[in-house]
Amino acid sequence: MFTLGAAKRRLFSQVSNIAKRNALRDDNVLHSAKTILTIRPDVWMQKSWLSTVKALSSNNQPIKILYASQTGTAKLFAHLLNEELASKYPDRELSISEWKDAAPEELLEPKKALHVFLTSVAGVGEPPDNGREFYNWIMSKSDSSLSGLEYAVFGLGSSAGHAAYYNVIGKSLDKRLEELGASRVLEIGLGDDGDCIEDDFDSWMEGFVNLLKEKTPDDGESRDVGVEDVIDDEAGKMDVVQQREQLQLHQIRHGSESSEMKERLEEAKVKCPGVALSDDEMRMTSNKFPSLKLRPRESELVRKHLFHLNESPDQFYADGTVRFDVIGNKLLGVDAGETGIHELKLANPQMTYETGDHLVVYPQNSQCIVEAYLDMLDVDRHAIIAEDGQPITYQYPKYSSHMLHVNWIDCYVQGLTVYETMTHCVDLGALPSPSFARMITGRKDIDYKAEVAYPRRTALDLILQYDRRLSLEDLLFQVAPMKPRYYSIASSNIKHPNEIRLVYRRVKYVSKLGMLREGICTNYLSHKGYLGTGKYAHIAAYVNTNATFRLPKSTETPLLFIAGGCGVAPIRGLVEERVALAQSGKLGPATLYIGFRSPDDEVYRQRFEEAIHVGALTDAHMTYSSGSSDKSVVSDAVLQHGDRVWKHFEDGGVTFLCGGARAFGAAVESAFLNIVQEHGKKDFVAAEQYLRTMIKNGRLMNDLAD
Ligand SMILES: Cc1cc2nc3c(=O)[nH]c(=O)nc-3n(C[C@H](O)[C@H](O)[C@H](O)COP(=O)(O)O)c2cc1C
Repeated sequence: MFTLGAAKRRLFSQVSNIAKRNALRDDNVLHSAKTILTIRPDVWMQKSWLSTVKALSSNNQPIKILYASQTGTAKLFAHLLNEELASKYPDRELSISEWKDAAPEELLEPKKALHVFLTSVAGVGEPPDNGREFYNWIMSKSDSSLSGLEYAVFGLGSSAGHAAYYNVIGKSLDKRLEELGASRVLEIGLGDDGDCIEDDFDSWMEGFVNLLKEKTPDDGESRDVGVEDVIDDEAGKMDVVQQREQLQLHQIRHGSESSEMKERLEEAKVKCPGVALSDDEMRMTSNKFPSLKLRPRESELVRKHLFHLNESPDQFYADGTVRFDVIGNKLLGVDAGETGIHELKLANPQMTYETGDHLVVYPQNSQCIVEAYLDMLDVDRHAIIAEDGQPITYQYPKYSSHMLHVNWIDCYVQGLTVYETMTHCVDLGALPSPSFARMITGRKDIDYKAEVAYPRRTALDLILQYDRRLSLEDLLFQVAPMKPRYYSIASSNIKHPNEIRLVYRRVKYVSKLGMLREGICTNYLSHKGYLGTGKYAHIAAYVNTNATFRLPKSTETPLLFIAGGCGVAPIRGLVEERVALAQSGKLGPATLYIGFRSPDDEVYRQRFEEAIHVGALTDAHMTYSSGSSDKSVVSDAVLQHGDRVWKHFEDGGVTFLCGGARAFGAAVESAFLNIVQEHGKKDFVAAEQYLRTMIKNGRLMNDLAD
């Protein structure tokens, strides 16, 4: 992604900024430029650069990056875009905000700004919570008052998990803005979290950056005078990453007039005490990020537990996050083994929820992964990332002094130790972004999907494979921030008003590279046991309202529950609610189809039998995908009972579909399509429309996970 044009623009923007800041006349601009270009006398000696300074000063259309994000991906991408633009177009006025940061009309001011929208989809085709107000406002607007406003949209969604609502928010926003008279400057980008969303974003961002390049006046004359031409000549056949790092070294080595430059080189040499600093090692310290200010340690004790909730910086946790006591955690199923289905019991007397809601859990990286990263960082794990960093230009880190500076966006909380930050704030199990992978490997030609995404290589894998070292800054700012994880609540608030049950399967497998992999959150939860009388382990989590996933108001409406694997969780909650309701009134029919891997894995059979006994369920069909003589899967069972399912649809019944989206959800949806075609005598398009209408009317509800 890096082009050396950025270096030129950085240099010239310094000139124009100085001029603008000081309201200088042209001859003063000339003087300032001369001063700055002294560090590159070879450039200064070249011809007419003043016109470029002027041209760059005159094109300063502000860029507003506006994001709406439920679990942090759109936010991360927004910040990555901001950084990329800041480094490539330092003369541009850039801002970044959430859609909820201002009144909707204000978000679109000033009109002359280029507005870049990033939004994910949450719920069932819903905007993220922090984007709802703006989204509803713009969708209900009906004039053409946005004429002249330039915009671009990047949408985030998941085709695997939510095919029917894939990226609907980004797509409809993009269309709406055009209808309101705004001008699209770039085709909408669609990030697919079901495939390789980092790659999608990287390509779109590259397109956006190139577009700006075209929009920035850069006449033939100005092309003659940049740093890039000089560096291009020198860099010759080097690849882009090498060229970029060479540029840093180049700047240091040519700074013979500047004592500051010399000092930086010396600082770089003490970066890793006792280790001779080679060019290769220096290459691993990008100058993309501001350096962190570290305060000396306060205690010998590494704080390994929840740093929440009374003393930790608020901004880390979403509103409504509470500390839950873990009052139980057990493996269900007789011989299911460590990756079998577990049930977690949580309690908090202040918390409220409704049956069908989600619990959003803040996980922690496992200690051994944190240790592995710390081992190659040469940084004091007890040092505290300070609160009061001031923006400064980049310096090579001086880890030994603990006096580094920070100028960072709100992704990382400050006031935590390095160890805590590594444990709570960065997702050490996440794939490195394409640009980070390129930086670590030093290869711009890396085939991201084949070499990183599909074999699931982490940043640590690449660092070890390429024998690299990283700075703390590169690690914290390039690795994705830790995302809280969504779990369907598996209990009824009528039965357990202050308690929540979660059902999870521990993710643990061997990758294609032969490496043991563990899901961060399920692994974290599996270690949370009941500690003994009165002593509880804790987790931090909040309840996320899932208003479109509820039992119908009338208890007599016929119900069809279809669940596979961990889809048993929300179904368990709904059935528990029906059992509670059975005591106070007449219930309509309710059929359950549920699939497990094997009879060993089967959980809640007794619970469902009791539900049948009290009239909360009419009948229950269990299927197994392996380990049984009857290897039928849920979708086959549904298809076999197509006539009954069709009758249920036509009788106005409500259907709940819960489980894995890719295989299970897709197979059942296809079974539904077949049933509607066969029993409803409809063609494929009409059958699809029939199901869409059911979804729209709240008669087919999904809780499918990616
Ligand atoms: C509860 C939930 C509901 C979702 N619903 C949709 C959906 O309806 N359509 C879609 O395309 N993606 C859907 N997604 C996928 C997200 O939009 C996708 O993972 C995105 O990258 C998340 O970005 P964020 O972290 O910025 O919110 C859903 C994800 C979750 C967790």
